[in-house]
Amino acid sequence: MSDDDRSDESYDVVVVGAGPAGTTAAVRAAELGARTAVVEARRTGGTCVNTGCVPTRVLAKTARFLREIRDADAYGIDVDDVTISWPRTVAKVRAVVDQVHDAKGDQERLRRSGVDVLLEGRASFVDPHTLKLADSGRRIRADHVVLCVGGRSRRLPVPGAELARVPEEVLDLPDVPGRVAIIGAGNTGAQLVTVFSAFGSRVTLLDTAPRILAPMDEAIAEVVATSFVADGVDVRTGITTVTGLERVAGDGIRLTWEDGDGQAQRVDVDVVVMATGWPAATDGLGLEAAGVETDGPAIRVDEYLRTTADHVYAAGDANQQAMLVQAAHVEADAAACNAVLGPARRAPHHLLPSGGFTDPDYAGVGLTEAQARERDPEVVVATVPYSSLERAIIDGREEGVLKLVADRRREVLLGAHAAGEAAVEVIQSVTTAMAAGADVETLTRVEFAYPTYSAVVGEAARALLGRR
Ligand SMILES: Cc1cc2nc3c(=O)[nH]c(=O)nc-3n(C[C@H](O)[C@H](O)[C@H](O)COP(=O)(O)OP(=O)(O)OC[C@H]3O[C@@H](n4cnc5c(N)ncnc54)[C@H](O)[C@@H]3O)c2cc1C
Ligand SMILES: NC(=O)c1ccc[n+]([C@@H]2O[C@H](COP(=O)([O-])OP(=O)(O)OC[C@H]3O[C@@H](n4cnc5c(N)ncnc54)[C@H](O)[C@@H]3O)[C@@H](O)[C@H]2O)c1
Repeated sequence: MSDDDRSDESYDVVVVGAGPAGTTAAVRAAELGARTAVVEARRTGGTCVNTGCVPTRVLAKTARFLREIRDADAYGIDVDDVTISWPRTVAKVRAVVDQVHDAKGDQERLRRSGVDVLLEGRASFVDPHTLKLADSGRRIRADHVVLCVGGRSRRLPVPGAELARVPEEVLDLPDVPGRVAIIGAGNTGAQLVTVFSAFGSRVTLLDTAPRILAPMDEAIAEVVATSFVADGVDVRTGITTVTGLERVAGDGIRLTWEDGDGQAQRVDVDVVVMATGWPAATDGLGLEAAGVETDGPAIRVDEYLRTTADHVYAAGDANQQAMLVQAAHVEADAAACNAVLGPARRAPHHLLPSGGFTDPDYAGVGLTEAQARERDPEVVVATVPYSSLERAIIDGREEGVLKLVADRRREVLLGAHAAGEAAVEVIQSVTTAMAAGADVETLTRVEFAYPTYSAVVGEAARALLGRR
């Protein structure tokens, strides 16, 4: 055996990636008695803490701050000259990211659980059971591997694409752009629209999908889209294709596309952000050496999160099934159990709430109305406007709705969807009820503190039973 072929360490389970999925998988594998290592190319916390949820949430809070300050006059508060100092905003975002990273203490938690944390660069398969770590050059052997490598931003393959930024590069902008185009109206793009719009940029939003936030319930996406338009955002959905980007006079970028009728369109902006998808981060992972196959952007897995190689599992964004932190946790836990004990556990996704911090917020859990009607056209739906909710009136936040979807007997909650102030928290309370198996009748009897946004849940439950 040559030096190059030697494995330094041997583990029962090696987890690749220490984001939400990898950390959960490694801790669970170690708890089950497996000799476990986790390999991380950058720092623990993954996309969520370092470039995704946490910085996005701080930007969303900054946007809300601006909104509240701009509304202050109505409450008798004089505020002159509201301006944003971008470098200080960026510094605050970075400081909070570090604070959350430190508060989570993932490295210590992993080590306390008996996991070897190997911060030695990117891992890649050399053969089905051996991984090489790029920075140290070390090779480690694994009986089982759990791939928790997450995803990466997708740049559209169009001329001039290199002129665009991807979402994780937004904090590197020198200033708030006067004009910005955002391509992609998914969770990431929609949240960036709210941020730039609040910060004073003129925003154009493009998507090939017929509406923004396509996976969300239609009524909810409609509320957010209406609010974007009211804020002056130029929303262009249902476009055929983006045709290219090119430099124009000064530092401008000309973005061209074909609209739904095939007509050429263009806009000149200072910054273009491509938020056009999030394929699994498989580049350079050497999947071929392990016999792990992909399906387009996803690492292919079966119901036990097992890849096409029996000893390799994939959880979190890497398998592209749900791409949420809460999904990453559930899947990683199951994948680690399956790696150590044999494939027996599945990772159900049916009660995964999700949402985003646009203005207003949006969120949902369970089936959308369209999905529920596909299964049974007789499902019952109640939609309650925030304008009937006293807390929303008190706060001047009447924009929004909560929609509950129940089975035709008006007993079982199938889904809940909200757009409006605190929508994510409102949907969380419905999720808790659904997880506890509460039926619609029970929800009508729950007392809600006055005045709360959550009270809209009781209203909607009563509306489902025709008792408003
Ligand atoms: C802008 C944005 C905002 C978001 N906001 C939310 C939100 O509010 N709520 C929510 O639920 N979800 C949100 N998400 C999604 C969420 O971040 C992901 O679903 C979650 O981080 C997935 O966790 P993961 O562990 O699968 O992957 P990741 O968090 O991406 O972690 C993967 C880790 O693997 C490492 N890695 C990759 N390849 C290798 C390799 N070869 N060797 C070693 N290490 C490797 C990476 O460095 C990374 O640390 C957001 C995403 C984005 C982009
Ligand atoms: N708050 C949250 O929970 C949150 C926030 C951000 C991201 N995420 C997750 O991260 C993942 C990635 O999110 P994302 O928004 O970056 O990607 P996405 O895949 O959810 O959305 C990409 C959008 O780009 C559009 N698009 C694709 N190609 C296009 C083209 N050629 N021209 C115009 N539009 C095009 C798509 O129609 C889609 O609407 C998602 O799974 C998302 O759920 C979650």
